[in-house]
Amino acid sequence: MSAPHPERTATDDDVDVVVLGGGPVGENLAQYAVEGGLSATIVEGERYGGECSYWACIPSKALLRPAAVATTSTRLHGVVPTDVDRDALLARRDEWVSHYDDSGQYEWAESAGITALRGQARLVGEREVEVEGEGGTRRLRARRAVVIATGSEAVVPEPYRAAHPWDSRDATAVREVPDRLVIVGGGVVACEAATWMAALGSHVTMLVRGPGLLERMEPFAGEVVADSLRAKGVDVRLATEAGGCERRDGQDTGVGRIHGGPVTLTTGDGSIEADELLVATGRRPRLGDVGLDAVGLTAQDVTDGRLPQWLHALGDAGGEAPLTHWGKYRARVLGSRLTAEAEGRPVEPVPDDVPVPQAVFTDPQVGSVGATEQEAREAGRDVVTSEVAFDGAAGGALLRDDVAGRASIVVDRSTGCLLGATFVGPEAGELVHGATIAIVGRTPVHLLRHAVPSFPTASELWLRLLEDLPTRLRRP
Ligand SMILES: Cc1cc2nc3c(=O)[nH]c(=O)nc-3n(C[C@H](O)[C@H](O)[C@H](O)COP(=O)(O)OP(=O)(O)OC[C@H]3O[C@@H](n4cnc5c(N)ncnc54)[C@H](O)[C@@H]3O)c2cc1C
Ligand SMILES: NC(=O)c1ccc[n+]([C@@H]2O[C@H](COP(=O)([O-])OP(=O)(O)OC[C@H]3O[C@@H](n4cnc5c(N)ncnc54)[C@H](O)[C@@H]3O)[C@@H](O)[C@H]2O)c1
Repeated sequence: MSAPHPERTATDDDVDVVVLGGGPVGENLAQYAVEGGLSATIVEGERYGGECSYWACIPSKALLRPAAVATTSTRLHGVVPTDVDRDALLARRDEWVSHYDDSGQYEWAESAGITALRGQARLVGEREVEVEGEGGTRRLRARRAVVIATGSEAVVPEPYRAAHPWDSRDATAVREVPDRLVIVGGGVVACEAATWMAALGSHVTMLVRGPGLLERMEPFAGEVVADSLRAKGVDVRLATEAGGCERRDGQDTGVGRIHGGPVTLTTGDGSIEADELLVATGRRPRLGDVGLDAVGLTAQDVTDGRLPQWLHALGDAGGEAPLTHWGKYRARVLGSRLTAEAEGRPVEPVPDDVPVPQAVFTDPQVGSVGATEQEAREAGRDVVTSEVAFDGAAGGALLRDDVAGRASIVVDRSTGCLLGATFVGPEAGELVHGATIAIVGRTPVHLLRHAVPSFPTASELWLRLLEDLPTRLRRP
């Protein structure tokens, strides 16, 4: 028998899988492990459900949906135009975040057979995790795997830090609506937050350093969203950076509250004063306090995937696409692998090049999957593209009287298979899954022509897209 570890005490726990972080990804991984017959413990330092449930996906979409319905009501003959009710909208958000009470999610984890602990977790050695919780310090030992699923944190660049600006937590948890709001950034958080803050009554100015919004998507996506934000009164300033940022009495007054006196930002065109500043300039994996150094690793090792066989990093912490559904997919794959290994079964193969889908809940929505035309060309693919107006199908045009938007597909010329697709228009997020299935199934476009969309749905855009391709590709 081997000698006991000198630092281990009577409170030690041995478990198959230890998960750091009880966000959607950590919860999913633990659920798959337990369903596969393994024991799993999650350690969560704040709230079960993670950023997604309380400060990101759920509150943002709870705020955006009524705003989208209200806008649609003003652009659809036959209904009485309506507007959002600010207090009712914030109350809806509060309901969707369960008033920031995670007991439902905690109870779900326990009912799923997961051991749910509360506390800060950090690696202290190979397979060893220390938990600082209410009951003191506890040490867990993982027989099979330790999984880091600690999420990500907002990056606030230096010039803005001293001003105590809002980050995405403040924007999703908004309690005091600033009359004048400046948003720095032109990515997904900036575009979605501009949409709901304008709906709540803020006068929004966006300072976007690049030439367009949503820079990782097809350029027409950012163009349509910029036009629509401008039509809502948002001042979208492209190719504009703030050189200076001053604020009187900037302080932490609480999440979602206005953090002090007016903020003044200096740009090449002069200065702008606002009542609040939202910095939405990206996120980085939250790895600072997980004890990587205790096992001789750095954050860069995590990003590069240089981890020992017993250690995994998933979700936003792993550095892949920071999207809930993507992290959960990776969790399902890893959960299946861990259980197969435990049972001595072959590990199920995972297809190469699984494409990442994304829905952006602006007005109109953007749905995309796989490669943009530029990404495909940069990867050396010979591609052919097809692009049509969203109202090119009666089902798309019927959704709203002022339908703006487009749809495009990127097709590999040699195989005839889809590499990517983008839809911008009302409810466009719902159109993406067909493209995802076509890419994963490697279905050539000549076969897609036999997938018949119903009339009159927006899915008939597929007919227009396929008809617009060269005839040669449309034949078997
Ligand atoms: C405003 C906003 C809107 C978004 N909207 C969408 C959307 O509509 N769709 C979408 O797919 N994605 C969206 N995202 C991205 C999405 O929120 C993340 O991809 C998702 O939350 C990642 O899940 P996760 O489990 O990896 O991390 P998280 O949800 O961040 O959970 C990580 C958990 O780990 C805990 N933790 C951290 N360190 C420790 C530690 N040392 N010990 C114990 N616990 C720890 C944290 O408290 C947290 O609960 C949005 C992001 C933002 C900012
Ligand atoms: N609906 C959704 O799926 C959804 C919604 C919100 C967030 N998210 C996820 O959250 C992640 C983070 O979103 P985000 O919008 O914060 O990041 P992002 O990377 O999408 O966009 C960051 C923006 O800030 C700009 N920027 C970066 N550094 C800057 C600087 N120093 N000064 C000025 N501008 C600067 C970039 O040019 C870009 O416009 C996204 O990648 C996305 O995956 C998803």
